[in-house]
Amino acid sequence: MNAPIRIAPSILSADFARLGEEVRAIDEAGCDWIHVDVMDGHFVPNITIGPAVVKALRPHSAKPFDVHLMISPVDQFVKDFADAGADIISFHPEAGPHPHRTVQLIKSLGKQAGIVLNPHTPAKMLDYLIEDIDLVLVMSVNPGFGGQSFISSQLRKIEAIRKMIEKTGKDIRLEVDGGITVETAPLAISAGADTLVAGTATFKGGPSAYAANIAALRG
Ligand SMILES: O=C(CO)[C@@H](O)[C@H](O)COP(=O)(O)O
Ligand SMILES: [Fe+2]
Repeated sequence: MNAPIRIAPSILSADFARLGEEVRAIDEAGCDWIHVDVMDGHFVPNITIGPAVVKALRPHSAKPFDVHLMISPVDQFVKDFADAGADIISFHPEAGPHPHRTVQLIKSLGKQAGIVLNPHTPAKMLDYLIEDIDLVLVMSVNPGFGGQSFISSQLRKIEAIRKMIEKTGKDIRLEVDGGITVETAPLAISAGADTLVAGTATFKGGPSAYAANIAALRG
């Protein structure tokens, strides 16, 4: 595993009244991807943003928009997010009804497809999907909110998925999301993660701290 570590700040922890400026600020601070958490108040107990906001933010950065869908069902909204400017579209297989069909739909729109595994979802859920996707996202908190603590049992899962990815021989990113800090980032990286989502840890201290916060997470 030689991929450089990528940092994807979750804009869930940004100032929502100044989202465009916040996206520009994390871009200039050296992030790799912009992580967008989409929640529907049904699949997860929180409501955030939809395709209109993604479209409005798109001109503020040329970096990849990493859209994490926490919505159920998924398929009817995939094209809206693709058209809005998402580059990577990830979804939870439990959100159904047909995860492989959803992967095919995302790919047919020319976007990268990711599968997200909740803390209780086994790595085995990737069987018959992994070879057709571009990214696996391991949730190290239960989805729905920023600012939660890292669940360390997920390190075992990250290790197992790194082995699964190596077996495919394909270039599949392994992203970890939830409770990433300067303390937990090295644990996730050692277990095999190559991409870290960080909301609280990126946005703490305000815009003047973003560059140092992002650099600290890279280790
Ligand atoms: O998907 C989610 C939460 O459901 C995440 O992307 C969080 O927004 C990450 O926030 P921190 O744990 O880094 O504060
Ligand atoms: Fe997320």
